[in-house]
Amino acid sequence: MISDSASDSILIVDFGSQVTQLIARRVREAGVYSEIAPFTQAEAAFARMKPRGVILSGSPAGVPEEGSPRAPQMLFDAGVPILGICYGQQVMSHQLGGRVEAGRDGEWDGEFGRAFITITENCALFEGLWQVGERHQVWMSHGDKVTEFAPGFRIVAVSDGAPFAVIADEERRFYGTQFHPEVVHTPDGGKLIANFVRHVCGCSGDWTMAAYRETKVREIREQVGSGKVICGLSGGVDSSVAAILIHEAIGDQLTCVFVDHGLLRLNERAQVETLFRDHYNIPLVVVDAKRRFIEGLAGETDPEKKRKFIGGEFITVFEEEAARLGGADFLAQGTLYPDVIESVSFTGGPSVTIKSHHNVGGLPERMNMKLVEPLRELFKDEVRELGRELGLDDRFVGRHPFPGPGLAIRIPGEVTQERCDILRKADAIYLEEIRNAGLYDAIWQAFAVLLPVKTVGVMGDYRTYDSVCALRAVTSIDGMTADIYPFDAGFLSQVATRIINEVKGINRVVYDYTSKPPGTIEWE
Ligand SMILES: Nc1ncnc2c1ncn2[C@@H]1O[C@H](COP(=O)(O)OP(=O)(O)OP(=O)(O)O)[C@@H](O)[C@H]1O
Ligand SMILES: O=c1[nH]c(=O)c2[nH+]cn([C@@H]3O[C@H](COP(=O)(O)O)[C@@H](O)[C@H]3O)c2[nH]1
Ligand SMILES: NC(=O)CC[C@H](N)C(=O)O
Ligand SMILES: [Mg+2]
Repeated sequence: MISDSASDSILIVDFGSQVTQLIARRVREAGVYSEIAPFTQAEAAFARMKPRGVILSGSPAGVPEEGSPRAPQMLFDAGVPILGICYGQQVMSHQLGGRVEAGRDGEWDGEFGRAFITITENCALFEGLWQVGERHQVWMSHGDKVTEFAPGFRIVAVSDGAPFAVIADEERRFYGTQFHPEVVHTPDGGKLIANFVRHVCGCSGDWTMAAYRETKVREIREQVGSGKVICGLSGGVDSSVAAILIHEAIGDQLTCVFVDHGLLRLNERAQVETLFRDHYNIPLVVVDAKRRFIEGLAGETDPEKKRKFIGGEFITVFEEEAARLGGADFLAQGTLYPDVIESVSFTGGPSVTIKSHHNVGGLPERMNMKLVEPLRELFKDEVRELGRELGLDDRFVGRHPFPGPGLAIRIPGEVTQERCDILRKADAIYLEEIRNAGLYDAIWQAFAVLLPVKTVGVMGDYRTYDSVCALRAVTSIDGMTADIYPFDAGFLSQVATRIINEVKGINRVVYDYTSKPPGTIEWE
């Protein structure tokens, strides 16, 4: 039973999944406070927090691999409910006496992406949500699977690739899902997690975005004191929300700096300048750094090296501007959680680096200024909600994200002035067509990519030998998982025709049909 001294909170044990923070946010959405602890520190965190329940995350590791992470055994004896997700389910099964096997070539290679489960029995996790016999869409990402469950458990849902899609031990209130309920491509996943934290664990909870705003304003004041702050402003949603939040906290101790690195989209600099200057009373400095970025990228083809160079160069520019303004103690950025998790391991935890986002993993170690990153735990749509809470104009809040390294990571291979100019034109045509078709708001992010591949074509009876352009459009809620946008063929062929006719240097257009995972949204 729940002890009286338990706090209204949930402990999330991180085994290094890319989506552990999504678990935290689903718990937040259920109005409940949670903390994430790497598995190595979970025992201490449990003792400190006295949570009402525990969630075990996924992991890039495999239970059958030697030296792979384990949950502190005491968690299974603590008397609180446990939900194991993917690796969490596998490790719990293994530690409690079940069996987990790695994928075997040919026999079964795992399930990645959309899958369907069938509910075979009732359990507390499904209450008011799923009934026996129903089929539900879920998101899977596993190569290993449980092949024998531990004593006390029974199977309550199955899928084609994972006969143990959901297992339950109602007596101990232990549950395991092979799929990821925390990602949006499991449509009922949020409700399932809410069921676990509210119904199974008994948490009530009262977390809101207005409370978050107040807490952050107070924290920014405490951190900055009377210091000076410069904020990297891109005109994107994240840095605009960060700037306004910081301005609310410290007023004219803040100056914003917009860097034109020559990797921006068509007319972007002018748009950002006008939109921001017309709307806000915050000083804005625009830096023309086109030459140094293009020159510095010359000859580089490795995606991580390109990203690291851009991250470093951004900081150099910020430091120079800070000096010009008479010094600054803090650099503010609109860094979000997805930037953090793909770049580094959470709190020194066990996740792997997928790519170095320029504002996190790309940062040089020698930086003079301290970082102010009030959005570091949030996801994109939470930032949009906070933006609305702060009264931000819809034209900022609804913009598609644009990555800091800009066109450089949409030109696989070497970035040159000429290739940037070609891509800018193709991208502008694609987005113009999307807007004209009224599809902009239905798509999470859309852009063109210029491939380092030339193909043969025929135009006006002449042979052409030019570059391939790939079009990408995805739907997503938070950028952590994404699905392709299903344009109709007529739309795509219209865009292809326009690009090939209007952009010199491109003679072939293809559409990218890859979801995330297994792909990422950007190509580098
Ligand atoms: N051109 C730029 N000039 C100054 N700072 C930038 C620039 N591009 C990116 N940054 C900084 O890097 C951070 C991360 O970039 P990111 O693209 O993730 O966020 P954003 O541009 O604010 O929002 P969005 O994701 O909607 O594009 C920004 O919040 C901003 O602080
Ligand atoms: O500011 C940024 N700096 C970066 O280095 C960076 N890399 C990717 N992105 C954006 O993050 C989201 C997820 O992208 P990926 O699936 O490619 O990792 C998508 O919205 C990407 O556009 C970046 N944003
Ligand atoms: N997403 C996960 O937790 C994956 C767990 C494990 N690495 C597997 O492939 O099955
Ligand atoms: Mg951006």
